[in-house]
Parts: sequence; C-alpha cells; structure tokens
Amino acid sequence: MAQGAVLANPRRVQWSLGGAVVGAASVGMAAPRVTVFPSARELGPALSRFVLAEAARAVGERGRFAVAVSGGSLVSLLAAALPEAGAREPEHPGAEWSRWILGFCDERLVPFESPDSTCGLYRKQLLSRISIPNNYVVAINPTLSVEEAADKYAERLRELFPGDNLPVFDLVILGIGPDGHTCSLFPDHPLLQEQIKIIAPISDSPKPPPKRITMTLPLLNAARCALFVVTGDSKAAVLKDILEGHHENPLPAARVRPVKGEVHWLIDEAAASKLTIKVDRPSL
Ligand SMILES: O=C(O)[C@H](O)[C@@H](O)[C@H](O)[C@H](O)COP(=O)(O)O
Repeated sequence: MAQGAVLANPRRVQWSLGGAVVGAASVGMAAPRVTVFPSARELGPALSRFVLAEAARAVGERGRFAVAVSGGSLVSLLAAALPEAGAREPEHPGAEWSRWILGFCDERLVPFESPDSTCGLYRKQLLSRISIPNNYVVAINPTLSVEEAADKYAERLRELFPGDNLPVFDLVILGIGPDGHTCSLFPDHPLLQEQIKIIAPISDSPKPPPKRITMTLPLLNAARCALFVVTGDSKAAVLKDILEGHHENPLPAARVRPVKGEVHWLIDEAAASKLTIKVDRPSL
C-alpha cells in the first residue's frame, strides 16, 4: 500500500499530507475530487505527496510507475517539490526513480535547448535531480516533421506498454489554459474527435509554438488516474465552466474522464474563487 495512503476500504484510498487527508477517491468512479490549497506554496508539497502515493501504489501493484506530465507552470511546481520529497523520504516506495517511466502529455516541436521545449525544461529543472533512467524518459525527436514525431512517439509508447491495446498510464498530470484546453487539445479543434491515434500532431496550436504533438482523449481516458493542477485567478472562470458547466460541446479539459480511472484536481484558492461545488480544504 502506498505510504501516506490510508485504505479506508477496498474502494476508497485517501492521501494524507502529514496526517491531514488531502483527498480521497472512490476507485472506479469518475466523479472528480477537488482539493483547494491557499496558494501554490501549499499545493506543491501536496502535489508531490499525491504523485509519490500514486507511484508507490503502481510500483507495489505492477513493479513500475508510468506517469505523463504537461508543460507550462507544472514544470516548476513539480521541480520545486518532488526532488525534495524524495530526498526527505528516500525509502518512500514511490521515490524509486528507476521504476519510473516519464512521458509527456504533449510536447512542442522545438529543439530541446529551446525555452519552449517541455522536455528541455524538465531535464533542466527536474531530471537533473531525480534519476529516471534516460531510456524511460520518452522524449520526441524534434528533428522530424510533426507528423513523423507523433507517429514515432506513439510507436515508442506501444513498445513500453506491450500487450496494452491502449497504453495505460498510472497517472497523467494536466494543466488547463484559460480557454479550457489541456495538453494540446484546444476548444472546437478536430483533434477532439480523434478516436484512433493515441498521439496526434497539431500544426495550428493557438498557444505558441504552433507545432506540437499531443496525447489524444482515448489515451488520456485510458489512464488509471488523471490529475489536474490549476493555479491563479486567470483560470477561475474556465474552471467553473469545466467543473460546473453542462455543455453539449464540453471544453477539452472537461472531456478527460478516465473510463476506469479517477479524476483529481489540486487547485489554489485563486483558481477556486468562482466554484460553488463541494471541495476539500485540508487543514494544513
Ligand atoms: O505545454 C503546454 O503548453 C501544456 O501542456 C499546456 O496544456 C499547459 O498545461 C496549459 O497551457 C496550462 O499552462 P499553465 O499552467 O502554464 O497556465
């Protein structure tokens, strides 16, 4: 059982942050669990506890932890908290980095040296401090065309998930844009209808740079757990729409509903400011 996780019953797992339960989920239910923190400062340690608990559960059950991460502000949030948590608890079963497979929920088609490269940023800020084996960091080949890069990425994932019809990540960690995009899946984009590809190219991303590859909804919704991390008042309106709106044409982030998995939201008070639904506020 993942350290820090208290199994209330076979269908519920609770995550603790120094004794305070920061979230709970009924395994198999898609109902999102929303946990609100005063600011990113308090959210960071809870994020690393959550990730390490998921990692411990995966390693305990399957001997490895397959996680996919997004770009943007998530990079610095993870880099600030994860290495420190791992150093604080080197025996934590989730901190056995050699058991990790790290993929990217999306990636920009730029050289790794570019400040726009998500993998480049993770290499600099996180992977220089936690030693995931290089061949288990699934990076794109940015020298290919965006179509080829997407195909090659999908091929590599299928190699790493032999026997899975769809690669099943233990955890996908997502952000949202003010327009409700997640990964590089944008509102009203044809990619939202993609049902065959697991990784798709996009050349007209409204968020620069324009050329990217992205996980598609079938792949995201095959995950065991989807975790959204959202901070800042610029996300408050769209977050209300995603969590409380009932649309014929849901925003991309609202379409992430893992078929057999959980959805969690770790957000700060600024992003939560327009919500009326029930949320958890851990006593820190
Ligand atoms: O590489 C990217 O651009 C992302 O994967 C993207 O989907 C990001 O998660 C959101 O745009 C939120 O970004 P912020 O958290 O920086 O607002």
